[in-house]
Amino acid sequence: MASPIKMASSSASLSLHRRHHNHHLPSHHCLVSLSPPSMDPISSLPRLSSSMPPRALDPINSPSSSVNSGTHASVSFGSPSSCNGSMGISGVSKAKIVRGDCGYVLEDVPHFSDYIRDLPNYPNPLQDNPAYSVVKQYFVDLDDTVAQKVIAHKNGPRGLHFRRAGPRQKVYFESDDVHACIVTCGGLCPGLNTVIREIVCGLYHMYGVKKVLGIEGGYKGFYSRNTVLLNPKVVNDIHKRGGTILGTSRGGHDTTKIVDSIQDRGINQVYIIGGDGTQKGAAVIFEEIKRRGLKVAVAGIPKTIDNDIPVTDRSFGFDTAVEEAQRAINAAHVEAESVENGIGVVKLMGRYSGFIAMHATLASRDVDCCLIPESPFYLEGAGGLFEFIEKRLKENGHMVIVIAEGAGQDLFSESIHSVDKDASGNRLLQDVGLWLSQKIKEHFAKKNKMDITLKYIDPTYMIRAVPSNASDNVYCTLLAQSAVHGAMAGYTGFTVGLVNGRHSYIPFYRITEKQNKVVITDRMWARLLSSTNQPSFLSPKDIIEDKKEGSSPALVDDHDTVDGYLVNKEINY
Ligand SMILES: Nc1ncnc2c1ncn2[C@@H]1O[C@H](COP(=O)(O)OP(=O)(O)OP(=O)(O)O)[C@@H](O)[C@H]1O
Ligand SMILES: O=P(O)(O)OC[C@H]1O[C@](O)(CO)[C@@H](O)[C@@H]1O
Ligand SMILES: [Mg+2]
Repeated sequence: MASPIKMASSSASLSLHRRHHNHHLPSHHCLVSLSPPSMDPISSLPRLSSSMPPRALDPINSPSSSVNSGTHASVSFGSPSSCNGSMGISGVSKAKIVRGDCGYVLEDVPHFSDYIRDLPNYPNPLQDNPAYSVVKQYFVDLDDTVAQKVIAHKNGPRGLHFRRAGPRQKVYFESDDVHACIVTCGGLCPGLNTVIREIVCGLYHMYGVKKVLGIEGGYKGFYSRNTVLLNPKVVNDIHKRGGTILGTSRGGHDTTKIVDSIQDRGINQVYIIGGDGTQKGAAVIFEEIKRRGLKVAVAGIPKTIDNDIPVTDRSFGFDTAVEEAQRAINAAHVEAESVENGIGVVKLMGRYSGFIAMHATLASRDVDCCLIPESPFYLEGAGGLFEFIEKRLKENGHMVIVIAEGAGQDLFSESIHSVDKDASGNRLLQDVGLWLSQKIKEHFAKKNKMDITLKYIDPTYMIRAVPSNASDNVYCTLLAQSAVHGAMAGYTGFTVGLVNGRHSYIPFYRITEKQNKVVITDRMWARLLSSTNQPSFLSPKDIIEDKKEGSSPALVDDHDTVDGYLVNKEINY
């Protein structure tokens, strides 16, 4: 493979160019087009001066305005509690809400035309591309939106929607003017290289963009590392490798330095691949870019093997991780069934959510008990884990337990509770798999009831350091292409994601406001319980009381309210 070409960064020489790139406009030009004139959609921006009357929204320059045009649509910039900077951002944009008939709500994503006036647009070069020109209705209609909830009731409101992803007839960049960059942040995930590859190839082959820069080593790489020139040759076979060719890191998000670097280098499209923390970082970068009035598109591609990104159907890499986990579970099963009273314990990733453990368990059918962060469990006494182990060993002579890394953290005594954090501020967890294995051994030794043989398998990093499987590769390709289409069309401050099987542009706040969790009163967990036949560790009384108090988000359905009606934010299967 051709080796990447390194380009040393020089802040001194670069800073001379600042403000001459990016179509940077003087501040009095960086005003918002408003409709009606009295609205102030983006609170952090100055109001229009009296000498500059507000421009009416026009369907080309302001694609968002066209939604439901002709019906009773209204565009407003609401202020859902969710967007008020759980991330501590000052001057955060308000949500861009479009309302239509019968309870239709669109949570739109920002567009350059929201804060830069009179931007020229161009015909999409894809219309001359032989691969696409034959496709009927290849371009996405500006009115296309994707429903968040597909289960509908006869008299229910139409509900919440997101803008449909895909190529638009008009783009806001000329190919030669695009200078894109890609960065990967946070932990590893299968498919990172595929997303990088497909952004590069998408920009090159679909839009004729030739300048794509790789930022090395995560966010801090913007201001402290070299960059890598990326082209289709350099990225040709990277999807066959695990990890990220760009490297990654935690911590080091210095917004000012990052945006200075973007501005200094003349970058006008920023593709940011990473988990919830990364997307919060991307949201802050977008805010700063908008504050400076730069024509720089910020597109997020959410990544996490934990699958805890809300709204979206699943995150890339999850499928691969679940598949890879089967190897560890198989090994645990083989070990356990080869001896008398054999127990195999497998720890899988999942800091706050048990999706990997739940799906790996359901896929395997060799697992007797699955323990996840959302479902509290206890060891001793009637209905406890030890009692269940004893029963299963008597029945089957062996058993397999899968435990997610975030499960049972409440069971550690205060003295061994870790207060350590990683560079991004994520709490470092105790090794619950090791702890549980020790407790099981102690229990059976103490009671002298049974001679057990326990094998503990910890494939933690093995399930995320592998290359992505075929299905994740396809998914990564579509996510990358959606991001490229969105940025070229002038959208910014968005993440891409699959919503009910349709690729969509989702505002950052929607996916960073909370993490998705397994809802243990939902059908999927019930399916698991009926598959493993394990105890739920909860009494019906617990569930009723918890629902009353609303104390455990994992016990109640994950609903949000828009206009007084509930919007389901749970993963739909
Ligand atoms: N609230 C925030 N505001 C700005 N930047 C943030 C924020 N949270 C995290 N970041 C930055 O995002 C990057 C990645 O964050 P983090 O280490 O939490 O990983 P992540 O993206 O959540 O991925 P993973 O799923 O692997 O944890 C880091 O460089 C971190 O500094
Ligand atoms: O050891 P690292 O690299 O900090 O990453 C571990 C974390 O990454 C995750 O996989 C999230 O992506 C968590 O499940 C896990 O706790
Ligand atoms: Mg995270």
